[in-house]
Amino acid sequence: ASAVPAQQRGPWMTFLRSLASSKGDLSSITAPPFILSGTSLVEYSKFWAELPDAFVAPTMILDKEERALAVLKWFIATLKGQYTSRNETLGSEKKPLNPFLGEVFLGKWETETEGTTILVSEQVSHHPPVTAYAIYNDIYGIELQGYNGQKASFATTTLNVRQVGHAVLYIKKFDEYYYITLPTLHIEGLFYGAPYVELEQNTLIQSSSGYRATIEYSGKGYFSGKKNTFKAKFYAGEESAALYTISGQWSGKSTIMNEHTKKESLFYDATEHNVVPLIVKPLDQQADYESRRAWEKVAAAVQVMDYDTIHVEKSKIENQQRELRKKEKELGIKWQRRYFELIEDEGPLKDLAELAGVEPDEKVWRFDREAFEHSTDSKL
Ligand SMILES: CCC(=O)OC[C@H](C)CC[C@H]1O[C@H]2C[C@H]3[C@@H]4CC=C5C[C@@H](O)CC[C@]5(C)[C@H]4CC[C@]3(C)[C@H]2[C@@H]1C
Repeated sequence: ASAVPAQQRGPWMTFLRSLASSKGDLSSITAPPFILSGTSLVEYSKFWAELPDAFVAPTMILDKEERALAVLKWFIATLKGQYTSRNETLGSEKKPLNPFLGEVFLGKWETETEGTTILVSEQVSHHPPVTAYAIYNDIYGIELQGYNGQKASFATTTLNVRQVGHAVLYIKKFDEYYYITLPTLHIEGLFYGAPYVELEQNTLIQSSSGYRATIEYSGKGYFSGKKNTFKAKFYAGEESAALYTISGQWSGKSTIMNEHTKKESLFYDATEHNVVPLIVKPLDQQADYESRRAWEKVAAAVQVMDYDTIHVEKSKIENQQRELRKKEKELGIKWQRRYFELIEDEGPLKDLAELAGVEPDEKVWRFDREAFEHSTDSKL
């Protein structure tokens, strides 16, 4: 437990023991203060589109095979931000704040070439925690919608996290959908107090155009002994022979092999790609249910490691939420989600999931764009 501050070695060991007996709901575990982040989990939806150029690239490719490859490249490009950005900025993986029901995170990316890309993220469920999000760029006609929750289990000193939910990318110009499953991850380095994410098992990307990709993840000691390793196979329709094989590190370089010509070339280099910062309104212009405003005092206390204030301010928010739930129960009213609704999935999603050989979700969280655009929140 070398990375654990001396005076927190005791609490850290207690924490690891509590992890071992946890029931899988990460949010119910109180972690020692030094591992806390001042960022709420509802913000993590931004990692899907911090590279607006990669996000819109597929819309400009007319050949559907090339376009499907560009979607695979965008997906691979998101992984570094999704799963290693806290290590880069905070020194290790941290425990995000547990979003309250109805917590909203809004932002936009403004870039020269891509124009405006909007992010709407909402905590649509608290028990179990589920975040729904929509990211869209109307100039290029592309929209990502998805939702995710986590199921955790603890084995020796590794925390295993299975993600529940999926993402769907829609490209308007071609009326084309991509169904994307979410990677399974585990947290290593916990014992040393320097946790980091490693991906495992696989992701499936199924396009309505028939193309599909399977990405298999592995960490140190598997394919190449390097961390963050993956091997992707890209297929046309029912074909069993891959057209391309892409392999390497999702946090570094990867190459693509054309299985026909056996020619290999660079596919993507994550170290070459700088993320575009998300523009978020100043706190005084945010509604009180917006994430950074709601958690402002906690985030400030985390910044200066003021553990007492973290506890006091977090408890205020948690008690306020408990009161709300109690009142709703007494009045027999259900919490109204702002920008997402849980609907029976009848659309293309079901067919895509079946095409992908994945059990479609009974109900899916769908972005209510009307509601968002008619709200003052859309003045980003
Ligand atoms: C409660 C256990 C605890 O506090 O242990 C402390 C350690 C920091 C390890 C547990 C936390 O590790 C964090 C990593 C988080 C995931 C990172 C990236 C993503 C991708 C994003 O698209 C969706 C959310 C997801 C899966 C995060 C979910 C929450 C994770 C596992 C945090 C753990 C509580």
